[in-house]
Amino acid sequence: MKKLPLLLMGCGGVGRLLLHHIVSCRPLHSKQGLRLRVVGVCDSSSLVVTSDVFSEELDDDFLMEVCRVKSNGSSLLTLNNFGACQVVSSQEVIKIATDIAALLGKSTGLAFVDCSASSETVGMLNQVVGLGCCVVLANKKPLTASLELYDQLVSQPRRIRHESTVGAGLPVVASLNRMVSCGDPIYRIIGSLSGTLGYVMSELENGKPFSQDVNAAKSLGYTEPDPRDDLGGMDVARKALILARLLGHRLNLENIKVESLYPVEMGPNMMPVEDFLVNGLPLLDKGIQDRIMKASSNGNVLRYVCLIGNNGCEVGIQELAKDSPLGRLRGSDNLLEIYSRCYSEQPLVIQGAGAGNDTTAAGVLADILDIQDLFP
Ligand SMILES: NC(=O)C1=CN([C@@H]2O[C@H](COP(=O)(O)OP(=O)(O)OC[C@H]3O[C@@H](n4cnc5c(N)ncnc54)[C@H](OP(=O)(O)O)[C@@H]3O)[C@@H](O)[C@H]2O)C=CC1
Ligand SMILES: N[C@@H](CC=O)C(=O)O
Repeated sequence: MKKLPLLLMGCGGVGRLLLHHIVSCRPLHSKQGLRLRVVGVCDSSSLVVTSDVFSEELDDDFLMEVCRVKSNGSSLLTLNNFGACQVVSSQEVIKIATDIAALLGKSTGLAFVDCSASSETVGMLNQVVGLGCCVVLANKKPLTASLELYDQLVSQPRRIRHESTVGAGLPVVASLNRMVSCGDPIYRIIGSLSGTLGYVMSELENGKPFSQDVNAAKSLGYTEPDPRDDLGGMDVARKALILARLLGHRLNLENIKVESLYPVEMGPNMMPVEDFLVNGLPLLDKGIQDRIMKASSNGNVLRYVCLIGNNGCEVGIQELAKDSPLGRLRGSDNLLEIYSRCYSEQPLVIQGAGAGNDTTAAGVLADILDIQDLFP
C-alpha cells in the first residue's frame, strides 16, 4: 500500500470537507493501493500532530472530532486530551511544521495542503518546497504575493498543484497548463470567475436585495471568510493574476484594474466584518438595485467580468446581453472562454460550479492524488 503523508493547514469549510472526503474515500483509495495519511492539521492558532510522524497518522475518528470541534467554532487547542497526539500553540506551529517537513520531505515525502485564506502561509510553504515537500493549494494568496515569492513557490512545478484556486473543482489550471506546455499561445481569457458575485447577480435579477444575497452566498460557503474580498473584486483579481502568471505574464496584483462594489469607507481597515455585514451592506442595496434595473431596461444583465489579455488584466462589472454566454450564467457557476491559436474562432469553454466547499475540497483531493507518483 502506497502511503501519502499530508499536513492540512486550515480547517474551515473547505478543510473540513477535505477531511470528510479523505475518510469517505478510504475504500476507493484502498482498492487503488493508496492511503492518505493525515499527520497533522492546523488552524490559525494551533497544530495537532500525530506523535510519530514517520509511521503514524491521526486516525479517522480523531479527524471527525477535529471537524466537529472546528464546526463548533472552537480552537484545535481543545483537542489536547483526545488521543495520542501532540497539540502545539501558535508560536511553535511554524517551527514544528517545518521540522516535520525536514524529517519527511526527502524520505517518505509530505504534502502541505493549504486550505487557509491566510497570506501568512507563504513563507512556510516556500521553506517546505525547499525541503522536498509537495504543496497543494486552495488558498490563492501564496500564488499572488510578490513575483519573487511566486517564483520561489513554483520553482519545482511538478511538486505544486492549485487547481481549486480558480474555478473551485473545474479543470481550469490543468487545461491552461496543457495548452501552455504544448506551445498553444493563449492570447485572451474572458470569464466570470466569482461564484459569489455570479450568485449575487442572478439573485438580484430575481428581485432579492443585495444584502440578503451576500449573506445567503456566505451561508452557502461561496464567499471568502471576509466577503469584502469577493465584493471588492480582490478575489477575482487574485484568480486573474494566477491565470495571467500561468500564461507567463510578469504581473502583480497592483497591475490589475479592479472595480469594487463597496466604498472605501466600508473597507476592512474602517469597519469589522460583522459590522459591514449587518450595517454596511444594507446601505448598498439601493445603488446596486438601480444599476440592475437600468441594465434590465436595456434588455441586459450585469456580470462581474474578468479579462486577461496580452496587454494586461482587468476585473469589473459589465452590462451584457441577457442571452450572451455570460449573461445566461446562473447561481455560482463560473464560465471561462479561452482563445488561443488552436481555439481562435471558437473559444475553449469551461463552465460549471465555481464555488462551494464540496466541489473545492474535491478539487484539492484530486490534486493530492495527482502527485502520488512523487511519493516513494
Ligand atoms: N469556499 C469556496 O468555494 C472556495 C474556497 N477557496 C479557498 O479555500 C480557502 C479556504 O476557504 P474556507 O474554508 O471557506 O475558509 P474558512 O474561513 O472557512 O477557513 C479558513 C481556515 O484557515 C485557518 N487559518 C487561518 N489562518 C491560518 C494560518 N496562518 N495557518 C493555518 N490555518 C489558518 C482558519 O483557522 P481558524 O478556524 O482558527 O479561524 C480556518 O480554519 C480560501 O483560501 C478560499 O479562497 C477556493 C476556491 C473555492
Ligand atoms: N469566494 C470565491 C470562492 C472560490 O474561490 C468565489 O466566490 O468564487
